[in-house]
Amino acid sequence: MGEVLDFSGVGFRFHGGTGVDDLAFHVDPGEVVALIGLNGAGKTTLMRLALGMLRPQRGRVRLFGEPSADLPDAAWGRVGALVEVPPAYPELTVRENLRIACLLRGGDTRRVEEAVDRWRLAPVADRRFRRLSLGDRQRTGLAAALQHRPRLVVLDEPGNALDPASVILLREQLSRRAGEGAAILVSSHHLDEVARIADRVLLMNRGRLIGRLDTTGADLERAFFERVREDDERRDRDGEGTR
Ligand SMILES: Nc1ncnc2c1ncn2[C@@H]1O[C@H](COP(=O)(O)OP(=O)(O)OP(=O)(O)O)[C@@H](O)[C@H]1O
Repeated sequence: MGEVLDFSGVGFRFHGGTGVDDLAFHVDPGEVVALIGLNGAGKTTLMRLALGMLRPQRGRVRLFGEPSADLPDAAWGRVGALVEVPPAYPELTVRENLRIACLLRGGDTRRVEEAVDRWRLAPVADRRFRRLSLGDRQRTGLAAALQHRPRLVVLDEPGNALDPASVILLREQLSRRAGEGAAILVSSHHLDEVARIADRVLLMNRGRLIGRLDTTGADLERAFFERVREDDERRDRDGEGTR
């Protein structure tokens, strides 16, 4: 099977002029691709385009080899995502929320108890979502995104609000999904963490993908800032003033 997620020439502009341009990349089965960039670089916008939450104004997004606009509902069940806040019913418990998330994606609800254990949610499983700590909410959102064993995983800053033990858990779970053949796209601000989990790291700046970051070097932060600065300087020279 070819690419699970494929962008070619994708552009989207919000009113006011910001947005993303000319995005081209792909994620293959079994691969973890990380997206890094400064605040406002366009990472979340790219993910929303990948998930059909925004429609590209230019170019095309393909999932599982099909244009995303034509993807049948059942195929969306093969996707697991967490972008922005975890979607949940605040008055329902963790367990109830996981069950609903599983059913909505056509998953096997026997997986819910497995997810509760796997994400160490047992102590809060019968607590209402609105009463959870931020980290417990995030782990519930991650469990909901991954429990149905999606073939494509899209996570926007999944390490948000997680304690160090949960960060390790996240890393293990992503490696496991990738090992089982899922294609994984994550955004992050933590360069060291990204270097550990990603097969490829894509750099994003001012709405564009500007290349890959070599994660084998010693000073990742420095390499990152240099690449961003070079891109800024080049674009300012070329008179790309919009962002
Ligand atoms: N709904 C919207 N309407 C107008 N502009 C928007 C909207 N959503 C995002 N933008 C703008 O698009 C640009 C990219 O935002 P985006 O959220 O994709 O960045 P990001 O890389 O995910 O940032 P962060 O690291 O802060 O999460 C920003 O300039 C942002 O202000």
